Amino acid sequence: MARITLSCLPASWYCSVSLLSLNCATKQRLLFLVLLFITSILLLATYQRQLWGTQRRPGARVNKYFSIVESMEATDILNSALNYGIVVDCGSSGSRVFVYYWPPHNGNPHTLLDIRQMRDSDRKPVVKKIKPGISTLANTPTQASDYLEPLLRFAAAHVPTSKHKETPLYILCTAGMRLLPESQQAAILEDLVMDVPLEFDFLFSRSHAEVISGKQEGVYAWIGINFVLGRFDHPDEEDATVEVTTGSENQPPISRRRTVGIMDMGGASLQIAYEVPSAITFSSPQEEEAGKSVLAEFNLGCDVEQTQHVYRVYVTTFLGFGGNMARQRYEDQLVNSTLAKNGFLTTETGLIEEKPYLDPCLPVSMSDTITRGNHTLYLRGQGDWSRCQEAVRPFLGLHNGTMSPQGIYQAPINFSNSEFYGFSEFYYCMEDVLRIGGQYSSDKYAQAAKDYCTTKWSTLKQRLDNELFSQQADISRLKYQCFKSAWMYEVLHSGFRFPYDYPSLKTAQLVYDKEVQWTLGAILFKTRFLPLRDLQQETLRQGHPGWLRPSFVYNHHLFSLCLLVVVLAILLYILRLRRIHQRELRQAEALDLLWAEEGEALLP
Ligand SMILES: Nc1nc2c(ncn2[C@@H]2O[C@H](COP(=O)(O)OP(=O)(O)OP(=O)(O)O)[C@@H](O)[C@H]2O)c(=O)[nH]1
Repeated sequence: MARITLSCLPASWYCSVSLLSLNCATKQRLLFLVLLFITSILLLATYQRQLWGTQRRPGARVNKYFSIVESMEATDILNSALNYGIVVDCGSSGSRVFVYYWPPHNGNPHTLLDIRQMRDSDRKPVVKKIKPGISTLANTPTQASDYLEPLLRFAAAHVPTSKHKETPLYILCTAGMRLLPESQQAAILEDLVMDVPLEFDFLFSRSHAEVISGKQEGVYAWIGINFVLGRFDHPDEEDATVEVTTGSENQPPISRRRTVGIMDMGGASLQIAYEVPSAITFSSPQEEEAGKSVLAEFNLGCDVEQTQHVYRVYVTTFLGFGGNMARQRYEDQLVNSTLAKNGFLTTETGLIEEKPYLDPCLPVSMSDTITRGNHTLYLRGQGDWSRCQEAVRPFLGLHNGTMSPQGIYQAPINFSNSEFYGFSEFYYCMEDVLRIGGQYSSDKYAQAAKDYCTTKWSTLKQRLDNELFSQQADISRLKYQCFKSAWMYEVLHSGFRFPYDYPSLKTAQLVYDKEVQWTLGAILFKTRFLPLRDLQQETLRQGHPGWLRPSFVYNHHLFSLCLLVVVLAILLYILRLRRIHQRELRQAEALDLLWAEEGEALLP
């Protein structure tokens, strides 16, 4: 006899139904309910995976690549569901505008907004740069909004006009402005706050124009690259992971994707940022105090209650350590020491053209002059890589072997389980003329830099004219390449103490064909609460009877309730069938008894 046995969780709910004893319609209904139950379970499992982000499913990587390919397409400006955001990076050497966009949030509080760089109809990233830096307006602050106008016009022409009012605009200034006195910074920002809204309709208020700290810049750069690399997603089997303790020390560690550290060398400042997976034990209260100022703990999740996206990042900035400023400091020192030496020895080295100072950091045979006040120093390139390294090392301000001008605490780096990306000058130094941008190898880099330094200036200029260098390389790059490559090398190995055989440093400008800038991290950070706002609005809409929308499945409480109702209905139905079955059995027994009695009565 065929039997379907349904084990319904607790033993007390155990029931067995004989199929053969049920009529056909009942059997069909029972089968339908069983199928419904199985489908519900499967559906729940599928949604749970999709909604709550367990990305161990085999398609996760494929989806990521689809998303990358999609983000390289022209932005669909006809899609009214897209949101836009604009960030202007006012750096020391120039200002750049970046336009970002993102589709509506998927409703899962554990995922971040999918912010992407806008691409025009030719699929080119919507970016525009102008030179010089905004800090050159220190004495004419009322021209600040005119200065930025070409960038804002450019952004306004790309963002659909109907979206301008809801598009946030952030004007964020870095090291160039940080070096100005506060009153000059304030005057420039004031001009922007007053005049930009007169010309443009973007969402822009006083808090949207600021001089960000080096710490913020480092954190934003760190967020930007890790977001693009998908390091905030859940790990696949093949991903490198780290054990992380977040929140209070009593919380058990969680295993998360290993994030990458960043080093970003601009014109004026240098930033380094990397995750510190476990709480640091400080050796003294002084060290603890110093440590706190360079550790940033922040929650990238939209809900402060969720600790899944809490990150503890060591971030520090070195003002004056950018490539251009380092060269300036070096030249200042050359002038001062030459003047002092000449005064003392009454020699004329460097002070007359015929007797130039031999600079190991300029390419061989290159002539240059430095003017400070009414003094001019004459230089001639020596192109000596090793001597140049020695010459730049004192500018690292090493303090007990650490690059720390004010004794800045450096959190330890786990060189055997880490990965770093170098941006801006780290990339330009390797790529613009050396053409070895990407994977860093200290031997290969040192050799290429040495060869460059020892190449005659006339040959280098010839190569530039023959377009043998990258498109971005100009005469200034050629002039300072030898210095900057030695500076970068020293920063890396003597300053941050990266082992010479460190295998996991890449330098990059584009990652997955996206220009990874700290600006992306800035907009991600500044819009991190938008998903929560959207979710709250969604919940409010759901409270309204007419607003039952497809996204209701994102409400997992509602979904669980539905499932519970289905399961209860099935169980009640089975109990009822059982009761009917028992009643039928009893009736059959009664009938048998009756027949037996009748049979007996009929027997002669
Ligand atoms: N090859 C190349 N060089 C660039 C590019 N943008 C800027 N530079 C040069 O690189 C150096 C550093 O510039 P950035 O990285 O833009 O630094 P910044 O934002 O001006 O400087 P901070 O204010 O210190 O952050 C300068 O000498 C620039 O002229 C670029 O897209 N390609």
